[in-house]
Amino acid sequence: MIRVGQGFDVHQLVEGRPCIIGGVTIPYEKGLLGHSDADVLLHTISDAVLGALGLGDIGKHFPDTDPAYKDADSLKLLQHIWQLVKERGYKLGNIDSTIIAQRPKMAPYIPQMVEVIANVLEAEERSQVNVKATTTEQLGFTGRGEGIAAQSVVCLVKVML
Ligand SMILES: Nc1ccn([C@@H]2O[C@H](COP(=O)(O)O)[C@@H](O)[C@H]2O)c(=O)n1
Ligand SMILES: C[C@@]1(CO)OP(=O)(O)OP(=O)(O)OC[C@H]1O
Repeated sequence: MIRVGQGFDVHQLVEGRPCIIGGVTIPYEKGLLGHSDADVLLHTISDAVLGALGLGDIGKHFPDTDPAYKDADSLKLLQHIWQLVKERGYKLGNIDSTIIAQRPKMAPYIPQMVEVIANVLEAEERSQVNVKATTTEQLGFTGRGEGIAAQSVVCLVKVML
């Protein structure tokens, strides 16, 4: 049995914040604003996984009104969500994500992101985790560099015992 889920998220780019995407800190003049570390890519993966399980979304599990999650490490939030997957007897089929950003250039950091995500989601092969990036050709809020968006689709597979 398989379950699929998708996630979409946006965070504003501001000065004075680190730019953490896919668990990787990217050197850039601005960073993402949020209650947590605002890791837009990991948030979409979290939402996709929760969606696949029919468990709502990241804000339901880690409310942005709870001081416990102020500047929270999104990798830890995803680790917690992955436990829910394992408890329900699922493993990763594959995940495909897209980061939508005019800048910074993501390509040099994507292999590191894949490594981080593959470790948390306990991927058996690197090809189960795919991360892409695209600009919006300078159009819209991403094109103007006001924010970064991301989206992810995940497939979970029931473990056969
Ligand atoms: N922030 C980004 C955006 C894009 N890339 C890479 O550049 C390629 C071309 O982007 P287009 O928007 O013109 O399609 C894209 O395929 C990515 O490989 C990137 O590294 N960082
Ligand atoms: C991750 C959480 C944690 O409080 O905060 P934010 O960084 O604001 O991120 P968002 O994508 O709005 O999801 C909501 C929250 O769960």
